[in-house]
Amino acid sequence: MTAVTAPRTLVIATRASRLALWQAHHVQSRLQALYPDCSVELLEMTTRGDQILDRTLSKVGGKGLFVKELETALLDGRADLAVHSLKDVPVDLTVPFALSTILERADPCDALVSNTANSLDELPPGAVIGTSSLRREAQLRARYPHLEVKPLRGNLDTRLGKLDRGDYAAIVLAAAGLQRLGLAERIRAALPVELSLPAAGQGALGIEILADRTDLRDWLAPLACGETTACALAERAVSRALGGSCQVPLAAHAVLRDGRLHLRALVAEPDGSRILRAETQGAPEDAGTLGAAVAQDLLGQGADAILARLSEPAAS
Ligand SMILES: NCc1[nH]cc(CCC(=O)O)c1CC(=O)O
Repeated sequence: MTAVTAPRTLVIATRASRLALWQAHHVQSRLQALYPDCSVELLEMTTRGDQILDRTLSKVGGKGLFVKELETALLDGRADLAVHSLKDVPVDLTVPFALSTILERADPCDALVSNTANSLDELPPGAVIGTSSLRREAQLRARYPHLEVKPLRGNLDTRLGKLDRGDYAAIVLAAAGLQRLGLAERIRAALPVELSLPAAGQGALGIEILADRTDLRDWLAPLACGETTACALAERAVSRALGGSCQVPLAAHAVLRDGRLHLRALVAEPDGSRILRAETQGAPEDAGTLGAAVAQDLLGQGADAILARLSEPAAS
């Protein structure tokens, strides 16, 4: 067996938000523990995505922006790897970039945060719920038509601030982000996947490198989680087949149970008036095929019409 020789330094590109920094530090400490003789450093970058985030979730850039600007650091050699929330990594990532490593998933669920209610069922008619995603909005509207769902933008601290100053009765966020920032005590209820099916890759971290860095692939391999990788590949295959972006009410969530991969996905009308659902199960080795099959099932039910309407320019 040939031992992997440690490089002298490894540089991790990261956004400068609290969540991104937590995630980068997490990968940094895992790498540092594996390779004590290597100096693992962070390169903090302010991305255009961050600047746009508080104003509007730009149609022009969307979430790809978070990833794109870290990629410039990979291209010009300032960084070796970039750490991302897997949920934010575009499914059409291609050469010269590669998603080399998917780490163990934390809590994949959405969570309810409120200063007045311990569950969505407690909220009175007309109560305002804040969420940043069409996926959550559509599922909430379908189950709770008497609640009012309004957009909520900004990083985690900004969103919590808007709740605390009374703009919303409750907000829905990814549990994983809150837990990573030590804010788990703010979670009033975990929303079961039957109520709010998570986004593809939610709760997992992904590492992006230049595709030709085979040296790095070997180095990063011990960080990979086989189970999460299989689940995420299936989930991302659904998004890929349906042209998923953050502007689309699309959910895909897989779990491994007794060695079988169980995959569920949905496409919804943003107003919650229609939710198309599909699920399948199979061997984890067939993750990509299972994802494609679920996407086909959704297309057969009419998902293409919903998605086509969403990609039309907005009326106003
Ligand atoms: N959309 C932004 C984003 N990207 C990743 C997370 C949370 C952490 C994760 O899903 O891994 C969040 C916040 C949220 O959706 O509430």
